Amino acid sequence: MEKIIVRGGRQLHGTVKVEGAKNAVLPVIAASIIASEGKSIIHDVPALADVYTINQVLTHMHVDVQYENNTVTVDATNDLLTEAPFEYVRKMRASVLVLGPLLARYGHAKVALPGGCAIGSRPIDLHLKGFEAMGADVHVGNGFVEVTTNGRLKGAKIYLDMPSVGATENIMMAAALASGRTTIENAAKEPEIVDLANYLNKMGAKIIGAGTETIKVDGVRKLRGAEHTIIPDRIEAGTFMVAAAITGGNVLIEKAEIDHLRSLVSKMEEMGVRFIEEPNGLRVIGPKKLKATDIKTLPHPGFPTDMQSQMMALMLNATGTSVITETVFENRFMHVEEFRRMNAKLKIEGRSVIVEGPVNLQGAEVAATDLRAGAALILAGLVADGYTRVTSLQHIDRGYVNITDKFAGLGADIERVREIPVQNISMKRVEVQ
Ligand SMILES: CC(=O)N[C@H]1[C@@H](OP(=O)(O)OP(=O)(O)OC[C@H]2O[C@@H](n3ccc(=O)[nH]c3=O)[C@H](O)[C@@H]2O)O[C@H](CO)[C@@H](O)[C@@H]1O
Ligand SMILES: C=C(OP(=O)(O)O)C(=O)O
Repeated sequence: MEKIIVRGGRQLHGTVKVEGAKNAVLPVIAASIIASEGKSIIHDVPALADVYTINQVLTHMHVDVQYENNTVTVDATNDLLTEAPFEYVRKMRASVLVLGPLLARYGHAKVALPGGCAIGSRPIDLHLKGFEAMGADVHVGNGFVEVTTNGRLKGAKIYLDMPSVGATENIMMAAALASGRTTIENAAKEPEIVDLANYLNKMGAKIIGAGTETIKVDGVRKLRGAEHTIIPDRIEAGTFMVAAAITGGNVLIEKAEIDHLRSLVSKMEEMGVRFIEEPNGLRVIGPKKLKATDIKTLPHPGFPTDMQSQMMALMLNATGTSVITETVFENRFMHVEEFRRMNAKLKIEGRSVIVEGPVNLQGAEVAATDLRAGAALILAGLVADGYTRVTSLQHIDRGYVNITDKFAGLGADIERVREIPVQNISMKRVEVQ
């Protein structure tokens, strides 16, 4: 079994570079299959497990995908298969993002239903309502969702009950080839939505308003491949911001995009952390003593749910009572039990967690319950007494490239090891005797 072992007590110093954003690259690679002409060349693609999964989904559909030196080249001009089986969707929910592009280009798409996951039930009803509003038939059965349309989709006015990131992306992609105008109201405003719209527009789409709550898409007949560079990962940047702060260190986070990080920066400033904007990134200086604060996760530009568990680690080291309220996902507190194993004082009250700090965190064996929880446990390990052993690394590998090396480069005492299971060790002893 692989583990990340951290020994707490080192201040972090130096420079770390942020990768391209996972949550931007997945929809962009999915969107590349709309192009019936030309190749797409996508730069700054991080070497993440999720990127390999989306590339496998495309390869399964007969798309020609090449991945070398952080660049993905996609040629989708073949006749494509319009199905994505459970094998892929099970590994990564974002596989559902091929629905919109396939429906738009072929009038058909069939994808395994994603089901729930550790952070919540995560339905896709809003994606499907959007497709239906554009004239598609939706059929759910035998663990699959199948969407079909006779001829082109028709532009429609679509109001999202909540600003879902995935639904906004899927509908925007489907609308790109629909006849007439589609208006998405109460659309998600995340920077990753803007990145996807920019890429689609380079492909020949006509999208305005991405990044605001109303997106207008005027459908075109055809899209062609385009060259695009993925935006920096604001959640990876945020994770290193917390690492600098929690250890009282001084770290330059190269390529961190301050405009994408306002809510996090403002909360960390309240806690006493200092930020300096530099030409190539953001410098983060941790204080001697952190102050408690409260956060409530919300759709962008509110506080990102993907930074909630890392902030919990920071609050455990702050003086006073902090309150975290999670409004985006109904079950994103699985890491609370793991933090408790490290001596954390945490109380769950409905959708809030009350954090009493500062505590003397103690190293323990803990499991990453999702990718951000895994990162948060490493952050706690950076300041805990003794050794913290983090398991279930497959979650962390979905969203972080070389996290161990990056922390080690900043001076952390951390390594990734493959441990021989206990039963194998005792069998070996028996053999020797
Ligand atoms: C690959 C990717 O980009 N993942 C991000 C994306 O996930 P994802 O796109 O899945 O998140 P959504 O914005 O769609 O989900 C937000 C909330 O809406 C609910 N919902 C969503 C769709 C739907 O049809 N019906 C419905 O009820 C979800 O259950 C959740 O409670 O945005 C989340 C919220 O910022 C982030 O945490 C994820 O990291
Ligand atoms: C929840 C996340 O991702 P996904 O939607 O891919 O599960 C995340 O990036 O924190």
